[in-house]
Amino acid sequence: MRLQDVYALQVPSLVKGRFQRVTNGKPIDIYLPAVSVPLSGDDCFLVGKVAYEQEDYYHSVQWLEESVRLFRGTGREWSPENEGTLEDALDHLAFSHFKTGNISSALSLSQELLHHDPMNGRVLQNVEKYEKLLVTSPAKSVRGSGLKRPTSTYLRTRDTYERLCQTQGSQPMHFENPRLFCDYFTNGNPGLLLLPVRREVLSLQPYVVLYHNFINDAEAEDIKGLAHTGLRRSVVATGVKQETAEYRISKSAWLNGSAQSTVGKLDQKISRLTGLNVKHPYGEYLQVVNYGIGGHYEPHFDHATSPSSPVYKLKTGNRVATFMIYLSSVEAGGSTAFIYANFSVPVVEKAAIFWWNLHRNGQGDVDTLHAGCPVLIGDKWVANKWIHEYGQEFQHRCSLNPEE
Ligand SMILES: O=C(O)CCC(=O)C(=O)O
Ligand SMILES: [Fe+2]
Repeated sequence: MRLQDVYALQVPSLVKGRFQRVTNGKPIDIYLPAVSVPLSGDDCFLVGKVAYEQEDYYHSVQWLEESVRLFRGTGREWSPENEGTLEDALDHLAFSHFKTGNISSALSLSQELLHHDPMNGRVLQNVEKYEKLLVTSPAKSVRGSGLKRPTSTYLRTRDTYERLCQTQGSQPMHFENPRLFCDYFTNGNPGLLLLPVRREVLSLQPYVVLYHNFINDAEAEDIKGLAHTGLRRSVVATGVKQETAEYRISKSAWLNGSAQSTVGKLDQKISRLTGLNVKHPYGEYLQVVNYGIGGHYEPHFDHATSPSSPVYKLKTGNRVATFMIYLSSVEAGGSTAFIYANFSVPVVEKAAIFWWNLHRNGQGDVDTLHAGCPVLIGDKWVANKWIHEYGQEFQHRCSLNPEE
């Protein structure tokens, strides 16, 4: 349902195993799978029932409509793998219609259900109730403006977030901002002289850059392998505590490697490239994150926005910068979206993205609000290195100017 909403996917298309969005009245494929796997009436029933149980009738109506249509079409043969039946689907769909104000559909579906189960007292009562309602307030019997999306997951930035996710990478072009550029970058470090890094400046305010081919295949595999047994459901900071949250769905593990290990070598590479001190506790341990289908991280800041945040536990100040490595590719979805800065970065396997979270005066830069879009198809892996304020006194100049 999250994927349906964020990518504006059409349920009837999903049921056919296709990923389509309606643009100018025409369905367009946003991703072409190698094989299209259609969904069964029972598959749709299961999704619809989850929505129904959450009293989310916007989604339950759409999924149960497909379920009823498919169950009707299968000649009512029952398969032992099925959880639901045509009767179940009719029952749940009728009630969902009733709850969304579509009484006439609730009535006709209940009548269809009675046809299969004529002695069902509850449905008989409902039919009576719906008939009465239709007589007493016929105007309310059909839903006026169609189904409305629930606002329970309301985000102030939802529309921008979804637009940036849907484009799966939308960056300003050089002609839109001639100050953006690509180059071979050494950061003046002799260690990078013979093999400079391909740098792509994505944004100047906030400063966001992509370093291509930061990691090689063997290193990426090593990091994923090391993280594997330590992966647990990711948490977020809520006040002083760390808790799981619907707005961050992924698994993560912290890696603390010796200087000789791949983790240690990556630390050195990050240090050479950024010129920053990333040794613990000036840099946090490497956080490896894995997102499955539907996994996401809704708009957030990486830096602490309250003095009680667990970010300060290291006693090395706030998170001045983020260095995030894309350890895998992803088939569809999963871009990193910068909401206020209005651009998104597609997952570029082996590349790393870097940005400053704080202004030079130490205050959080609100323009860094960012998100990990839901993974539509694939398995997304990233690794985060968060760099703190302390330990950088001689590498990153402070300033009282709030503009810097
Ligand atoms: O997965 C992404 O693209 C972003 C992840 C992120 O922002 C985070 O882990 O803090
Ligand atoms: Fe983040």
